[in-house]
Amino acid sequence: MHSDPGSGRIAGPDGGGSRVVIVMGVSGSGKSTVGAGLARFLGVPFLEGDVLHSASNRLKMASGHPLDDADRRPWLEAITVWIRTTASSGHGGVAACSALKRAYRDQFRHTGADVWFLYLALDREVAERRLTRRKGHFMPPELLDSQYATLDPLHADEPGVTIDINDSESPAEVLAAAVRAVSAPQR
Ligand SMILES: Nc1ncnc2c1ncn2[C@@H]1O[C@H](COP(=O)(O)OP(=O)(O)OP(=O)(O)O)[C@@H](O)[C@H]1O
Ligand SMILES: O=C(O)[C@H](O)[C@@H](O)[C@H](O)[C@H](O)CO
Repeated sequence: MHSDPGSGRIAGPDGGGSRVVIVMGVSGSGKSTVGAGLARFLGVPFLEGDVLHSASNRLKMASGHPLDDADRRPWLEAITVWIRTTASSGHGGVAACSALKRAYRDQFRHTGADVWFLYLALDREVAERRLTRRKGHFMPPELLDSQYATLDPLHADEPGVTIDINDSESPAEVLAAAVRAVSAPQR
């Protein structure tokens, strides 16, 4: 079972090629960077989850207030629709989405699609360093406390892999680890 570069498919355990990879983690973990690179490498569609946030959600975060479940509900629903559509179109896809809580991830899995999580795990100090350097993004580093407080890391019984990225300094290195994880025989 493997996923070929540029093949336009991500093979899951059934070999069907319609696996949807959710690159998850707190703000600054590199979801967008790694997710876009992975999708490009595999030749599958990429969804930047942030584009599906409402203007009011973005404004709320930009003004230093964390989202709550009610704020996230329509956003998660929009991502769920994307997952369903992508899986049913017969090819795989990659989405960058924080997916901080197990309940959110379960919602994605309840679509019945072959959803698989790539969790980018990093310490708060590393995330903060990155967010402080990043320019032109609505998410302020001040929201990291709530991101970590909300985060429920990927459980052993969920489909997917955790990559510890604290010591991987370059995006290319993390992308290579992501490609290896997605390409490995997996549950
Ligand atoms: N492996 C890496 N090493 C160093 N910096 C990185 C790495 N990956 C991403 N970055 C940088 O860290 C910042 C955060 O990355 P990115 O925007 O991809 O994270 P994110 O998880 O999508 O964040 P958000 O959820 O806030 O959108 C960016 O400025 C990016 O260029
Ligand atoms: O669930 C959340 O709190 C949000 O999705 C955040 O994670 C932001 O979208 C993202 O990190 C900023 O880009």
